[in-house]
Amino acid sequence: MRLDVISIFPEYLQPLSLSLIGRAAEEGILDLNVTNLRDFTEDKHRKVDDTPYGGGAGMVMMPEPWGRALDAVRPADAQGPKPTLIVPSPAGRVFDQQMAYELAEEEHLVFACGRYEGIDERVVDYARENFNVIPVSIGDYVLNGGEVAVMVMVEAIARLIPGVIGNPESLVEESHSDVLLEYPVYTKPASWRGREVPEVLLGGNHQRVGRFRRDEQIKRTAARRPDLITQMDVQSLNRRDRDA
Ligand SMILES: Nc1ccc2ncsc2c1
Repeated sequence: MRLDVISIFPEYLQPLSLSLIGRAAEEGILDLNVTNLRDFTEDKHRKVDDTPYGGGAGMVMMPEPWGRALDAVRPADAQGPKPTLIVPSPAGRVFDQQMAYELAEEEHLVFACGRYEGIDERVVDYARENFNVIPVSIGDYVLNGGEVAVMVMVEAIARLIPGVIGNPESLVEESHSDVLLEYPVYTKPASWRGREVPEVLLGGNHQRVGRFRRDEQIKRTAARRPDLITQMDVQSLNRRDRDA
């Protein structure tokens, strides 16, 4: 997969060169390119923003640098399938694991990191000529720009690409339990500051361990994320486990 990120703070994306994603890039599994939007300005101040039409506080990102940056990623006369352009935005479709799976299937993802009050809307309209454009939010809170959201999305997407993480088995387990929250985990020592590892995990009975973990998942999800399951689901989940 080719990944392009366009930002006025390319150094913000440096952590992507670390760990699993960095290794995947070194091994050629990922082709990660981070571009500085200011490289597509032509004035000596490398200006990327201006005051908003209609007034209001803050500044808006100018269209022309974005137009040039997007053209550099995919020229207007390029052939072949359109890349997917993700525009991180609080007004976007909320990113979730299903979207991560979908985007992990793409050959070429481009991320346009907005700052200030956002990017001139005509850029999104222009981009639709050469990209499949998806505004995407990572949640309902205030951020200063799209870079942090891109870090979240790139990690969630890249780890699903074959060869990026060492143990693909863990992906299989996640895919079966993506409705329920993860169960609690423990490691040595068995007794720590007066706190014991649940006895069932020490006994080696895999069936009992599996039931314990499932029960913990259901309890946690019901307590912390009731929006993910309904009472009916809990009954069906219990019934399915009993029959397993
Ligand atoms: N403020 C805010 C909230 C969510 C979000 N997702 C991508 S950029 C962004 C910005």
